Amino acid sequence: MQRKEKGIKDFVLLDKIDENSFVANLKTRFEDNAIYTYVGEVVVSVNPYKKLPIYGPEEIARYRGKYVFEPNINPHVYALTDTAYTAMKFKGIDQCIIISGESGAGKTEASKVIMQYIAAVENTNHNTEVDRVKEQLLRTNPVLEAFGNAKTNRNDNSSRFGKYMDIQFNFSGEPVGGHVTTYLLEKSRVNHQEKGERNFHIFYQLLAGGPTGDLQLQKDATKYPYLNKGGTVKVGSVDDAADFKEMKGGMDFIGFTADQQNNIFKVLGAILHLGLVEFAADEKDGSKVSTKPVLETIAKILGTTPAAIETGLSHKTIISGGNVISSPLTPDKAVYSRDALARQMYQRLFSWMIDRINEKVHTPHGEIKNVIGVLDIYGFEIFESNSFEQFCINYCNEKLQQLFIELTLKTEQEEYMKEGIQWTPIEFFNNRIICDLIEKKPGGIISLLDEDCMRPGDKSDKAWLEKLQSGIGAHAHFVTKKGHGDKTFPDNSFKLVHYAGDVFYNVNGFIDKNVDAFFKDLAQVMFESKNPLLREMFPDGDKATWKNAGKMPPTAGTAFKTSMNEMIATLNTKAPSYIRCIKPNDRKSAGVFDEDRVRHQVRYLGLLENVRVRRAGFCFRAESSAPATYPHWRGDARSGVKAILDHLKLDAKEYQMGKTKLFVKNPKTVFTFEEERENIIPKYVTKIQSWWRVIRVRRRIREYFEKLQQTFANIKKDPNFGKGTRWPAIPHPVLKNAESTLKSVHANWRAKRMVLSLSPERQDLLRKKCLGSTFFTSKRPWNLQRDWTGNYIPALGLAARSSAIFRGHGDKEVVFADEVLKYSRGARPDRRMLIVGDANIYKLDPAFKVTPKRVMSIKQIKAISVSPNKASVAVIHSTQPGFDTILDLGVSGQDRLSEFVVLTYLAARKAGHKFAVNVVDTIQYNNAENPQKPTQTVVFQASPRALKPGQPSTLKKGSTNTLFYAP
Ligand SMILES: Nc1ncnc2c1ncn2[C@@H]1O[C@H](COP(=O)(O)OP(=O)(O)OP(=O)(O)O)[C@@H](O)[C@H]1O
Repeated sequence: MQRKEKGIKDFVLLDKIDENSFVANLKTRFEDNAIYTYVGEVVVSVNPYKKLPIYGPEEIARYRGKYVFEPNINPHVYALTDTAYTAMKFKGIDQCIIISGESGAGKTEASKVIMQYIAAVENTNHNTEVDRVKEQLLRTNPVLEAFGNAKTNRNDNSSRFGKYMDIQFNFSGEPVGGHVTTYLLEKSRVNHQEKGERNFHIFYQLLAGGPTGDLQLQKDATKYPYLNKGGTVKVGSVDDAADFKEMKGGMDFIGFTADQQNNIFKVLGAILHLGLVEFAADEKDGSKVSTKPVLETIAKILGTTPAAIETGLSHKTIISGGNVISSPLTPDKAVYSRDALARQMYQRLFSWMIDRINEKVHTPHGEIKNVIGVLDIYGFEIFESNSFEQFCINYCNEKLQQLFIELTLKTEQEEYMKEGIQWTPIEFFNNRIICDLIEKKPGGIISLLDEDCMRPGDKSDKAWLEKLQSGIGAHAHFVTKKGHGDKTFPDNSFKLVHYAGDVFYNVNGFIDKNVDAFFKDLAQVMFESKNPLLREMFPDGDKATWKNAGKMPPTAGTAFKTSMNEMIATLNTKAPSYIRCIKPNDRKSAGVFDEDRVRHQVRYLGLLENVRVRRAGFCFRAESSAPATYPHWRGDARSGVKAILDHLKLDAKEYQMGKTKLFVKNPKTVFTFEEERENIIPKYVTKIQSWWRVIRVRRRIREYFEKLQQTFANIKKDPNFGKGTRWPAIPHPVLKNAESTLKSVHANWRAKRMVLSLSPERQDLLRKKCLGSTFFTSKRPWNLQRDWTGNYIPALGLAARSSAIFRGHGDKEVVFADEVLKYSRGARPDRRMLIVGDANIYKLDPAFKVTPKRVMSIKQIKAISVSPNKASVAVIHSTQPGFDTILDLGVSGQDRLSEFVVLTYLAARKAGHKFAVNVVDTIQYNNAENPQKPTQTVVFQASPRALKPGQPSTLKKGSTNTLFYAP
């Protein structure tokens, strides 16, 4: 059971829909550590700036397969992910989860929570590949963050690139791959950081924990101009060395080889050294490097020559009409070219790494059934000084807001119109107008920028600003000083009135950043280096490609615009879910809820409008919850709805019937409605779950039997009749009994087949041995393997002699005959020939006198007792008092005792008589031929003296007789 959170879990249920109530509910919940709240299916998340105990396997289990609105379950990103996952798995619809909010609001953290949930998806088929992919997906994070995130003034771990990740699933709903698309890396950070900010994490990690010796780097980050522009090289709680280790572990797991990693570190090291390169004017109009040792270090690390780099940095080479034109650069311009090289190296390294990650986490296409995309892209940001990057980032956020409007506010309201519901449209600000202002072609800001960049002759940011003023100065969302700006309006700037707030953009650098010029000679130096990674990163440095260099590549602005439109198109093909992140304060502090800051975000995110529109559509989800209709209703839909309304005794003013849907006005009504449904649903959920379980088990049972059938399909042809065949594992414990029954059925069948495959004689023998088994197995040692001959005295001419005896007593055949020892009353062993006929037992003396020594009718055998050890002695108990006989059947050294007992038993049975066969330690007998004499007792002992194999037992008389046998 989860704890009960304070406040209202879904804003749709708020009594009063206004900003104050909305913010108050957020605050109540925030102070109760309840950071997630719904607006219908949208999750609003407030950054707690502290670790909360609401994540991890136990929490994940709570949300697995649950209905989002089930009672007693608190709102969570897990719930949203589960809903998306379930829809993906069972309806086969691609999903996307769009996470938005300003910088530091918690988007990246939310995306990690989603990944956690997905990585916990059950691997039902125990596919090791699935486990590997899950781990890879998780392990890409520290790598991406190290290279793509940095400390900004808004967020200590700010994503400086946009990330869209498709998680790919197979038919069983298991993650089998992933694909990352990145958008505009803020590469200017490689050379420059604002005060209080840092370069990308990876540089500081490399110095703290990487192979600095090999790269001739010092551990102190303040020594590197590229790392120290913001005056901050350390972030409070961050342990760069530990982060390096985690990042490297990620690289290892994803599959970056040691060589690849070394080359990556070399590129990073070279960038840091590049920052130390300085220039002086040379004798002509050009420049030369004044820090030669640094140049040598770079050349060494990158596998090139100092001269090549120097020439590359101090010259500008362009291709015009197929001609290569090279001209020297002044020291100022050379610095620019140095920084451009550093940026290019970093950006291309980043892209190269993303490509490798995609290669490694890729699944062959055929196995992918659906995807869940997660979009975690830089949030709306306003800095003191905002440049081209902020312009792009904020434009991206406008596009996402537009998508949100399209998918939620607009579409839903259009639905009411379509349904013919009387509806007062809810006002919301549609930011389409701002998107147009930026991206329209011709005439939009990007288009005007491109025009200036392309035009021949000198270009200046200021001239472009003028152009903007004259072109779009009248636009309601565009302001310049010259336009309606006042005195405080900063110079060289324009202001955009974004949906999320006003932002002043300083035009300095827009043209350069948009053209993103990179001179061919530098690309060539990189391409021709000995480092294979650089060769891959700079294919445009291959001179062979210069001749037919086609048209100019698109500008950075246009390329970004294109990538944004592609991104929106991708998202549009999927069913979206939203996480709207809110930043509670600007101090990155836990427990501080700055109401004004929050109110501002609630406003620009359009959350209130979202609630209003949702509320009207709320009952979409409550289609059928009256006892009469839930879960079965056999009438038509409209009268079913009527039945529900009657059950609720709803006032006619409270609702409207649409063409296909019901619209309820007051959320209070809906709430009771909802509450009732909440009570009904768990019951049916349980029921459905148990049905489902039964169906699933049945399906698995069927599969098991199919497998079984396949396994034993050719069993009859198997010489062993399936003896060594492996049985398929049972899929569920309910099959345990069935399995053991089946196994014994199989064993019986097999035994029968084995028997039937034998000759009639062998079958007969087997049957006899089976009987022996019931007498002796696990009671005394006996030799099952022996052949049973029955008559062991054939050479004695018995046939002739015995026929006379037989005829005299009515026997027709010899059942068993062997030489034995018979113990006399005085315990003397006498040799005798024992003959068991089908009616009588005879004891002849060894000379085979015709007269039998003794005759006993088989029907007189009361029992035969044998010992539980190796003694080969049997006591035949007679029904005639005093006539018990002690025989040792071990003369031959073979175990003929068992044979004797079984054959005699069968002969008796044939004659219609039954006797007992006892296996006991102590045998009572009477052989005194005088019924008055007391019964005697014999016990068995292993002989203390060595007896030769086959040497018979000896009987020692005493108060209790003792029989010594060869152990
Ligand atoms: N759910 C959470 N639990 C605990 N801390 C959080 C949570 N969400 C965010 N934070 C904290 O806030 C910081 C900023 O969050 P995050 O990096 O996710 O912001 P963001 O919206 O992705 O920002 P940006 O747009 O700058 O990348 C995190 O580093 C973390 O310290």
